[in-house]
Amino acid sequence: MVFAKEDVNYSLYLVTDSTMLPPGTTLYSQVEAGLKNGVTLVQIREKDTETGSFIEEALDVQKICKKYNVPLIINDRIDVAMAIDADGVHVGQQDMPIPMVRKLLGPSKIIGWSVGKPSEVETLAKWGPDMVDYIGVGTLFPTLTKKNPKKSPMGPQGAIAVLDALEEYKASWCRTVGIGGLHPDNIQRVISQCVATNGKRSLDGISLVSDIMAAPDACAATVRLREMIDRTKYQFVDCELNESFPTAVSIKSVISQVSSNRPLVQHVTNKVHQNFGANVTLALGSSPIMSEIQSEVSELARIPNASLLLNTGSVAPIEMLKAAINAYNEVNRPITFDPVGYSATETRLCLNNNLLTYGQFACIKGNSSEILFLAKLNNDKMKGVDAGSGKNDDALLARATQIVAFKYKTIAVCTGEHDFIADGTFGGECKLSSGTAGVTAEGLPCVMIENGSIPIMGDITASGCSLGSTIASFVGGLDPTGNLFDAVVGAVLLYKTAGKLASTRCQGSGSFHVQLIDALYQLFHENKPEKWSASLKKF
Ligand SMILES: Cc1nc(C(=O)O)sc1CCOP(=O)(O)O
Ligand SMILES: C=C1C=NC(C(F)(F)F)=NC1=N
Ligand SMILES: [Mg+2]
Repeated sequence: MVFAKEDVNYSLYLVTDSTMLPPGTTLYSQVEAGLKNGVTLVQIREKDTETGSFIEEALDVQKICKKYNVPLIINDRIDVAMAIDADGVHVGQQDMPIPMVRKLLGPSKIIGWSVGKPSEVETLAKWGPDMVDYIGVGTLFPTLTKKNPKKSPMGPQGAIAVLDALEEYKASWCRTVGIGGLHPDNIQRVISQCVATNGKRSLDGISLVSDIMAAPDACAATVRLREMIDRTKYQFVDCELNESFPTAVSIKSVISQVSSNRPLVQHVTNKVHQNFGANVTLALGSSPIMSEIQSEVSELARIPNASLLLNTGSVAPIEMLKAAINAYNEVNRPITFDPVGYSATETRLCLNNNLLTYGQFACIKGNSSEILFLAKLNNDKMKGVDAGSGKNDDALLARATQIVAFKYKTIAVCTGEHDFIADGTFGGECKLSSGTAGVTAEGLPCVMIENGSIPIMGDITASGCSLGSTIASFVGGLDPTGNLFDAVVGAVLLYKTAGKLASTRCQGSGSFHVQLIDALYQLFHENKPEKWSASLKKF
């Protein structure tokens, strides 16, 4: 049977491995369990099997695939593929060159290629539409399945670069599957974040090995994967993500929710910020906990209205930070990420990039230098951890904020003379193949907050970090019917208004600290956003 190439369903692509089978299972039982529960494409991948037994195995798997009308791809071994008339092959960069593979297999067979970087896309585009039919984009996340890994994990941002190259070189025929360390805890984030910058395409499928092949119950594993892939809503926080434009009324409602829900705000942050952050959190009717103990983070995340503030000025070990991200993502509780000094040193750049690929954030907040760098609009190294000295115009900052929001499908906040807040969550909508249907960063809801400058804000410690505490309190205090964008915008408006008020009341930076807490306390408990000095404007 020959499969029309445009009909191939790449959505759940099982790559086999007979070295990880749990007791009581066989290669065939695992493959059948997968096919019965929604696997749409199968690849036999045997690295150290003699040709004779490989052929036998391939013929048996082929029989099962035919039963479910699913194409069978052979990894690396063109000879075996031809011998059994498989539906196609998958080859890596070090295997037989694609044009030779095509010459041997003919035009109707499916040819897949492992791609790890944009330059390889340029090559396949040059070969044209009759060569590579799909690419395996990876290695997305760390995996033990691929021995002697040559590629370091690229994360969703690396996959975006490959998708962008497909659009740049107009390889519209070429389909894509993500691969490498894919499991239920990251599949939806991958589908949501791996979108070309022009919004016109996302991955066509999820490809994996161990989640099914090593599963004691491969049926259940496949059902769970199938259900997640078919969900078109990525609900990573238990509150509303629909598009809204914040108003004094909606912000008033956010504050009432925070006040009655009294969120637990776990701070993983730097030492300088801890004390002040705790006091800011208390002023906002929330309860702070400054814990960096890995073994308790799962329990904390399960406390009602728990909210995590991850400020990477913290010296906590990366394993603890990752455990915290995992714990809060697992229970859909919001994480506010503050990549302090994002690119000031190689250490921070590496740490922040690692964490950014590792979890889904409700909000990413930074100063203009951090946001410009995250948006890749400003490549010079940051000076210290203060905002860059250059005067950046509002349009550039608004665009950078939208780009960060789009890349990470989060609410991005850029603080400075004016603050910018963009909503890149798309209401949680995410789909294979069609990306964001052409909606790009500049199409995202974005607001600018004006409030006049507050120079003294820069003369105290932890003023930026404590905006993080405010955001984490607000997003943590929402009811399930509360709106994430309203909460973040409300937090920034409140913080800016309090800063302005405190700057008129203080005698210097010492009393400014105290006045800021008083102002936050008063404005929060008064809850009259319509009277706040900070103004909001659609950008
Ligand atoms: C077969 C393969 N190719 C990869 C690549 O990056 O090209 S990663 C990989 C193994 C993926 O296994 P698991 O789903 O168990 O992580
Ligand atoms: C190394 C590989 C990379 N990607 C893929 C696939 F997912 F099929 F594209 N298969 C492989 N064997
Ligand atoms: Mg190979």
